[in-house]
Amino acid sequence: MIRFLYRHLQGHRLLVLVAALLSFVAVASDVLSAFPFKIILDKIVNHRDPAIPFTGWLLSYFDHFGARGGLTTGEVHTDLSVLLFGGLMFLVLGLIGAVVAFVQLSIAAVVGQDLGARLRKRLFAHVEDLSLDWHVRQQVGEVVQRISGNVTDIEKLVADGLVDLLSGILTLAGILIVMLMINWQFTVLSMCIAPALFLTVLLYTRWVKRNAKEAARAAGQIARVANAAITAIVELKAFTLERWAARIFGGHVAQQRRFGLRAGRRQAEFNPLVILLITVNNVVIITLGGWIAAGHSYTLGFLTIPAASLTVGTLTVFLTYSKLLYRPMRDLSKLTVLASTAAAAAGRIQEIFDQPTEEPSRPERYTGPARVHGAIAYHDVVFGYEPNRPVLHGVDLEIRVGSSFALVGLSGSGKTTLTRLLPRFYQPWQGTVTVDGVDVREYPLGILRNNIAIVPEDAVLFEGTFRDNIALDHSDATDDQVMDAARQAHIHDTIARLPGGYHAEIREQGKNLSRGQRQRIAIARAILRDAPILILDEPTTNLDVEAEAEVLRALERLTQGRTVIVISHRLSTLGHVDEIAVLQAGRIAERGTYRQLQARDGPFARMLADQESYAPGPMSLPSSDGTGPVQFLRDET
Ligand SMILES: Nc1ncnc2c1ncn2[C@@H]1O[C@H](COP(=O)(O)OP(=O)(O)OP(=O)(O)O)[C@@H](O)[C@H]1O
Repeated sequence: MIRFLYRHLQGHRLLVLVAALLSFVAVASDVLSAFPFKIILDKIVNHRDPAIPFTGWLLSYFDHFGARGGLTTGEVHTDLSVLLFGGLMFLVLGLIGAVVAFVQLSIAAVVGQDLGARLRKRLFAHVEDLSLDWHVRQQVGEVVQRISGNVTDIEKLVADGLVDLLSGILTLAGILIVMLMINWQFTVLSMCIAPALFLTVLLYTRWVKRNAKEAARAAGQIARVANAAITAIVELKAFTLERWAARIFGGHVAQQRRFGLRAGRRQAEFNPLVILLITVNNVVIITLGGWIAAGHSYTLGFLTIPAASLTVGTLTVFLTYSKLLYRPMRDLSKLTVLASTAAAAAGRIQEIFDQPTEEPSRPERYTGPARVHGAIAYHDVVFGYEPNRPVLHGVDLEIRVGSSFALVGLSGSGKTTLTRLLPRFYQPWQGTVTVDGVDVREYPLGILRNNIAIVPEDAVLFEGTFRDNIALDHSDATDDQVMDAARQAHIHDTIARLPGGYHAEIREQGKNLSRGQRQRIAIARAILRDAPILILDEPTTNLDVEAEAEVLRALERLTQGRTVIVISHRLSTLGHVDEIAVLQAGRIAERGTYRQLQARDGPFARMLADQESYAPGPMSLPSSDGTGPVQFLRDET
């Protein structure tokens, strides 16, 4: 934990040191603030002048304001002088305490916030750089929790905890030292409640914290169940599951109430218990101290407190310290919880930092062009997601520059997996994937991925405007370029009709748009990106006939002049694709043109026959110009 903080506090270490040093000043002013009472009482009751080094000149100065009549022998300074001196001392100590607290808290806030911001940014950037392989093995909520919640835990320790920890320890030590210096025997007696107080604080803080944590967890469950139920309200109503959902919800509510009550009860017990313990201590100090101050001695076992070894003024110091004891103990106990939470959080964050990022690219060795032509080849590619379970078993493929290539096959045969190797989302166990004859591992990741545009099965839109969603990383694209891309993707009219047009905000990741509209926005993106290689991963699946026709029309423009790999289950839309490969259980079973495969009595012909036997008629979507069925790629000849 300390190493973790030290590493990430780089640039702020000096500030932390200053805050730590200031703790000494703050604690000293806190501990000394009990002395003005003592000085005043000792003067009034015992007619004793204060014996504080280097302050005689000030007392002498204040003597001008008081009458000297009634002073006993040995008294040099007037009552008023000592009163003024005590008041001034109190004021100065208070001022020092206030200024130091301000500086310390400001430093703690700055350091805490900067550390939190720095950790979040580093963690987020690191998470983005981690491989897809790592991401698919994580639960999204878990990762988000580390970036937000766990960083906050560390931020809290630094902002609230570190100053308190140091001040707490120093205050306890300071109180003890001063008390021992005044009267060690009486110190032993008046500190007798310290262990009980510490134990009470420790135990109760833990109990309250544990129950509050359980209550918070139950509150999380309540939110989760409510969210799931309200999201699926149509299904709940359709299956008359409202009572069932209400029962589950009620269970979590009862759980939260139970833990909330327990935390509340512990809290209710805690404060009075602390007050009681401190009161007992004060009773000991007042009665026993008064007895001694009145000129009696007291013996308890080996401990003898000499008569008159305490003054009334000294008693007030002990009483003040008795009250002061509680705060550092509470802080220390709070800190044990804060520190253990932060240590666990640091461990979880470090786990992510320890994950290696996607294999660093080798830009220094790459001297090729930033834009590739788009010739793709797979040579004897073997790959799987889990050890000893290959998904692809030695795939060989060659796709010419500017040609279109369709991958078909049963679900789970490895089509998507094959395309994922091209942008190096994953790396093959064996064999190579090349673009323009160069192994994809030789390209810097940025260059490789900039040359590939992907239109997935279900386009993801981001928070932002339509314009932002089409332009994405081309933020310098002009309005005309964005609109032109949208026109070619057949989505311009839809956007233009919206209030706000291209500057209208997309909400909830575009859930208020139809799938077909989302796909066409993704196509507009790909048009603007203008990458020489295009991967279409079932971009028309789950679309109704009309939407599919619109998306296919939008794709017509996009696919021109690029190397296209299309994955499709709708075999009848592949009539104009240059070549088709049928993938079966991670192996290429056959390849050829649509007509060749259709004529052959192979897997493709059988799949085609299957689809036609289930379809009400052959796929025949109206084309944009109304001259024939819409295909993935139109015959340009
Ligand atoms: N992230 C992953 N982790 C583990 N196994 C995976 C992962 N992704 C895919 N698989 C497995 O790899 C195999 C091939 O999956 P892939 O998605 O490539 O098939 P597909 O042919 O594209 O299927 P579909 O047509 O249904 O999309 C499947 O058995 C699948 O369960």
